[in-house]
Amino acid sequence: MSGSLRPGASGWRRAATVVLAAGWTRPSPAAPPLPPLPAGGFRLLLLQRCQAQGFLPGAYVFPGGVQDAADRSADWLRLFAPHHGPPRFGLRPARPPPRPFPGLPDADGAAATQPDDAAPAALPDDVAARVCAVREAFEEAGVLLLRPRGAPPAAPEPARALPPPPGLDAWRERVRRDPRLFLSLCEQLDCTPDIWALHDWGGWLTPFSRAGGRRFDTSFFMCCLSEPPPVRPDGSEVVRCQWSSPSEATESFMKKEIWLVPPQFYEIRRLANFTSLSDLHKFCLDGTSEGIEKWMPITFLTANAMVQLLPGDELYSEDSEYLENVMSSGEKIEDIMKESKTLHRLVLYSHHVFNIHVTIQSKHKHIYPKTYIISKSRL
Ligand SMILES: Nc1ncnc2c1ncn2[C@@H]1O[C@H](COP(=O)(O)O)[C@@H](OP(=O)(O)O)[C@H]1O
Ligand SMILES: CCC(=O)SCCNC(=O)CCNC(=O)[C@H](O)C(C)(C)COP(=O)(O)O
Ligand SMILES: [Mg+2]
Repeated sequence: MSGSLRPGASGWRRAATVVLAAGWTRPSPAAPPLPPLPAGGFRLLLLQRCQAQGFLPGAYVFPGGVQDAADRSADWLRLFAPHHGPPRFGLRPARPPPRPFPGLPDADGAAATQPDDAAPAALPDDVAARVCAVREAFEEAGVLLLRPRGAPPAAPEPARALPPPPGLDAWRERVRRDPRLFLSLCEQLDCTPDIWALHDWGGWLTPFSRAGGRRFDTSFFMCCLSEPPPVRPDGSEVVRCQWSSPSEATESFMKKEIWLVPPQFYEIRRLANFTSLSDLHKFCLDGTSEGIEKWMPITFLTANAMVQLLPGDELYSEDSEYLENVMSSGEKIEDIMKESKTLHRLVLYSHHVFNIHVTIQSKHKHIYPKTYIISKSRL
């Protein structure tokens, strides 16, 4: 039996998610009818989680989920062979791992998660995480981020999803029930997961909110697609989808049409720095070459707002105490902000009113969002 990487004593689950950014230049059969974008623009795929979900019900997220033992199975080796194999499967050399938050069980914060079946790990962590993200995109959205075996790499062009072959719905149901069957589907299609189209982007560790709460150690990947693939929410875990540019998603969030949680809001604002898909793709190909950052926000409760502090902020403290604790103050956020200069934080006034303050330089040649403050009239 396959098994998700179940939480160990610490409760952490290893997860992976993929931000799909699709070019929107010319009419495409799969593109929903949406207003034109500025030349070269792109839209992101957002999926709404069903209200019955135990974690983030109703939120709009990128496709993703918990890693399964099947995602790192030795069986993938024969599918990737003879063109690709250990140690890097044709990927660039591994980036230095993210700096761990003190007190987390291992370098990437998820040593407590072990495969149920104790199978030997066959794929490197970052390859298994890509397989997981590709499988989740298929399960949740019906998007096949696959590449025919032996096909030359799409880079430097943005990738293309595989057009859905007949009978795919039945396969999706089977894979949802047993993630090991994703490999069988790939075999039948003579494809591999297009791990080369998924670029390291960053990662988020769920902040502490309450004792025993679910915590994810999530790797974020970016995938640039030349055009939007057809998307069909599974209707169970995911009930709706939408393609939105970063500015459309921000507007939609502020109008309360969609609800985003801080990591997704931050990533959408970060992506607002890119004016075209080709800029974003170029950045992915040569931008974040020096390392990956994985952040655990620290929750700071003030008299009138909840703040999510990020590394580099002057109030952020890399102290293991904050793995399972929040900070708090009886002061108003406006008074706290008057005293603060070195900022990397989200200020959450309500479910749909978030500000981002960034005055620090990005690390590893990555890019951070610009400070984003919504007008007082919306508060
Ligand atoms: N129809 C549904 N209603 C509520 N939760 C659902 C669901 N279908 C799937 N899920 C939940 O979605 C999670 C799987 O997400 P993913 O595959 O993206 O990791 C599982 O949560 P648990 O992790 O709590 O079991 C699963 O129970
Ligand atoms: C203030 C409250 C928060 O910020 S909660 C932050 C939640 N986000 C994360 O934990 C990191 C990113 N997580 C995700 O993208 C998804 O929630 C997921 C992929 C971990 C979801 O996994 P699931 O198995 O439930 O689909
Ligand atoms: Mg999911």
